[in-house]
Amino acid sequence: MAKIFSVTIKSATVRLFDPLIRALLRLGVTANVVTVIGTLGVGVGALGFATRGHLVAAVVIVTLSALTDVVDGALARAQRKPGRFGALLDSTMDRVADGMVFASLAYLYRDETPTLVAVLICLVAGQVVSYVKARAEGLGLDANVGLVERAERLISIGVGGLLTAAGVGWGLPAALWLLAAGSIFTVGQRMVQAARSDRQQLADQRAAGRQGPA
Ligand SMILES: CCCCCCCC/C=C\CCCCCCCC(=O)OC[C@H](COP(=O)(O)OP(=O)(O)OC[C@H]1O[C@@H](n2ccc(N)nc2=O)[C@H](O)[C@@H]1O)OC(=O)CCCCCCC/C=C\CCCCCCCC
Ligand SMILES: O=P([O-])([O-])O[C@@H]1[C@@H](O)[C@H](O)[C@@H](O)[C@H](O)[C@@H]1O
Ligand SMILES: [Mg+2]
Ligand SMILES: [Mg+2]
Repeated sequence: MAKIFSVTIKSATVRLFDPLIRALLRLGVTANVVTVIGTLGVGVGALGFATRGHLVAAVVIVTLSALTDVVDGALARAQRKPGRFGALLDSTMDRVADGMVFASLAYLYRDETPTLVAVLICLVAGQVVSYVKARAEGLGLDANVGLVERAERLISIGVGGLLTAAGVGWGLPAALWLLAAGSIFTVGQRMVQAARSDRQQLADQRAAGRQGPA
């Protein structure tokens, strides 16, 4: 479900930002610049506004900044420059951005221990969700699955933040606890998928070995 959501929304988001991408192409702005600026924007929204309880401003600024994560790849492909360093920068900056979001929430809820615990679980589990996929792919395994990936992670915090800003005090804490549970579940999903991928590759190798050289 998460994959279908992401692909559908992602293609719609790229179409929405098409005029911006064309303008960036004309200006010669590189995808890496967009990646870095988008991350800085998330920092401004989270550390500058969320920490002070200005949740609506934080959600809007982080949303607009985080959406550059869709734009940077589209721009790279339009410039025919999708590359390995760009992929590394994209993923690394995403970890930094997510870290700043949850660091800001940890500060915001520093005096509310139960919610602070939920924030810290989200922070660690969210990073592990992405790490498992990256490490598995580095080992030649597949782990590209999961109920709660980065888009769902941010959107759930955004919806919770807007609820709390609208006076529903439990909105953001509830979103954090649901996200904590979903992130832990997603780590499990990715580990299981990586194990299946490993077993399948071993089985294929054995089958190829039995057939002998072609
Ligand atoms: C509460 C107070 C705290 C503040 C928190 C507020 C949270 C914000 C609230 C909501 C955020 C909603 C925005 C979500 C954005 C999600 C971004 C995201 O997750 O993107 C993931 C993917 C993009 O993945 P990826 O980066 O892998 O794709 P690319 O196309 O970039 O390809 C990568 C390859 O490209 C090459 N490359 C890349 C970069 C580079 N520099 N060089 C390169 O060469 C390289 O080959 C790479 O390998 O996107 C998705 O999965 C789906 C997009 C989801 C978009 C969701 C949009 C939601 C719309 C509105 C938000 C509603 C939220 C409600 C609350 C907010 C209301 C204001
Ligand atoms: O969804 P997730 O696995 O937590 O994190 C994702 C990374 O795995 C991917 O490399 C990156 O390009 C995406 O934008 C997102 O950051
Ligand atoms: Mg991106
Ligand atoms: Mg990314």
